[in-house]
Amino acid sequence: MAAARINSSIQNTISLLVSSPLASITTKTRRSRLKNHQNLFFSPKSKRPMMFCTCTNTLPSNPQTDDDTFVLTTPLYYVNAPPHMGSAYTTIAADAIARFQRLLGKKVIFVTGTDEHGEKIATAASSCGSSPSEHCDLISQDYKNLWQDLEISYDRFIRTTDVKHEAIVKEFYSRVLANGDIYRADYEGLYCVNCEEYKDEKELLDGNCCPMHLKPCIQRKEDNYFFALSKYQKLLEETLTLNPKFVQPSYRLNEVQSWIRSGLKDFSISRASVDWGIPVPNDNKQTIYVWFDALLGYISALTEKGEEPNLQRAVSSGWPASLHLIGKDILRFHAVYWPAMLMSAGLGLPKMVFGHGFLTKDGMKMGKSLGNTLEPKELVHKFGSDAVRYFFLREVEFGNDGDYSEDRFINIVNAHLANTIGNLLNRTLGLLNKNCQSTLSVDSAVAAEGKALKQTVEKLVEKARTHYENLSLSLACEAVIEIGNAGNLHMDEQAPWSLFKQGGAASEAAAKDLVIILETVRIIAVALSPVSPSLCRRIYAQLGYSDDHFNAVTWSETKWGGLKGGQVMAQPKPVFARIELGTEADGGDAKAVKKAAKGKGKKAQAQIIAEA
Ligand SMILES: Nc1ncnc2c1ncn2[C@@H]1O[C@H](COP(=O)(O)OP(=O)(O)OP(=O)(O)O)[C@@H](O)[C@H]1O
Repeated sequence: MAAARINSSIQNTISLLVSSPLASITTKTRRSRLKNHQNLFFSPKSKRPMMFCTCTNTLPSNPQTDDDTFVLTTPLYYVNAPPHMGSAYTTIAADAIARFQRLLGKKVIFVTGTDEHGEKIATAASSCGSSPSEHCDLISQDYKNLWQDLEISYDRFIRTTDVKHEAIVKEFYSRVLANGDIYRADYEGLYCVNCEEYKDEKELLDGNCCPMHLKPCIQRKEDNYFFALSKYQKLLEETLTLNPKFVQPSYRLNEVQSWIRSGLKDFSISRASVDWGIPVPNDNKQTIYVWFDALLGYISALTEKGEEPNLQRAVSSGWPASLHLIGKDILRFHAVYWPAMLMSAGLGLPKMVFGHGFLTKDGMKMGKSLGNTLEPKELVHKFGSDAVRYFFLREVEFGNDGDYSEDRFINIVNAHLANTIGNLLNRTLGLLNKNCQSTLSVDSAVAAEGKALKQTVEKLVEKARTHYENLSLSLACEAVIEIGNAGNLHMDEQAPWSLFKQGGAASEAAAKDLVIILETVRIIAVALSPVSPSLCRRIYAQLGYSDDHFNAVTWSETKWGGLKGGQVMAQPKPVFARIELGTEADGGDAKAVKKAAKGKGKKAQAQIIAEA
């Protein structure tokens, strides 16, 4: 049926020129003018309009997604090369958000996965002498292994080579076609294989180089199927005006609005020259463009195990997504192409697209194609996942770019995790062990009567919650560390070690101080658990709780009063080992350098250190 539509329209040959200096489209077809039925979708709870749609056949979204379910996605990573710290960064952030939402009691569906079709994959596979599918299996598994090392608690891992994904893509394509938004045309333009995208000459550097990948784009001419993106210009503009929170951070919204205002061009959604892809329904000489295919992974991932894949079922299991977390490099695909595709197919729009900044190396985006990457596996091996997760979420303001430095990494992690939190817990448990047989004398609620620390902690916990809700992950970490600072201050001001020496009432007061400080650390463990889950689990174990107890913790347990009198703490054991330069944690390199420099003159020492 789809082919019949296309063939009949091919007969109405007319030329259409799309205004681009380089890319000219000559349609062999005439699109039947599309009727502009504008259906408004309403949010089930708020009754506010959620989206526009030109498709008369709309699919109902999951009625529960507004309140109870939180669906969030990372990009589906391209398997042209193994993951690097940039891919890990988005996924760590998504994991912290997912864990926070679970603490709030939401049913979370956290989707990640791999994007496995397209020319770049076929080329990468052949350059290692393997078939595309062998290559995809290998790299996809690399991602899964890394997510395990980094304690990523994803619920769905979708591969775009999954059979269920192909079924959903074909069905979606057919819906868009049935809505009159796909036509066939010749296309000529400059193509960046690394972006898998045709480019405008004005976006390119000298020699037609892609600004992201610094490689020349290739002049290409193909007969392709096109998606009528231009038809959605007005609807997209209106949607963004009506719902400015759709694109976050807010400064990225301006960028998206200016792309749209500058005029949207239809884009080609098939490739005649690429075999490694999903065949276009009713035209197996072409495969579906990798982006058109990959974006649908967010929906096909919602198909329940063992269920017959179909769009209706997938959508009713959690669509629309609450949040697409992406890097700013792929904002246009998510904030312009994707909403238009969804409008065309009659599906709800995701509630938010958040485009974070780049981890950079020498000012350039770290990326697989440039090869200037930082190995997350090595970092986890050297410093542990708690430290890696904490550092990147704390150090890089979420939304902005950030550079990595090992010195900074060690300083931050030691100061915050080892000193402010770990040491506070260890010192307090040591005193409790020595003076109170590791047993709490009273309930923490009683111990805090008349003490300022409780209020300080309550205020800071609220702050942390608000920051998590706003996806200000760095500020959330900062608020939690402030709680630790307040606990340390209380310890130093009250000096319980000297009160214990006085005995009597002073000793009782000291025992209460220990309870207060331990309650503070307990609250830190709940509030920091989205960021550094294993560290927080170890803190809970030190406070005498079982693993099951920790697994069932919710955000409501940041409320003061959890620790009860009579509760027995574990034997004090450091929960976070300081990273020392020159220990195994930095591969012993610094130690070796120091040794070599010892006894030498200042100049010779400087030379040895510089060479190292
Ligand atoms: N340097 C980076 N900083 C932050 N996030 C990154 C970085 N590199 C990749 N990402 C994350 O991965 C997504 C892109 O995934 P992709 O698999 O295309 O990786 P890539 O390394 O950017 O690939 P390439 O270098 O080939 O363009 C980004 O949108 C972002 O979520």
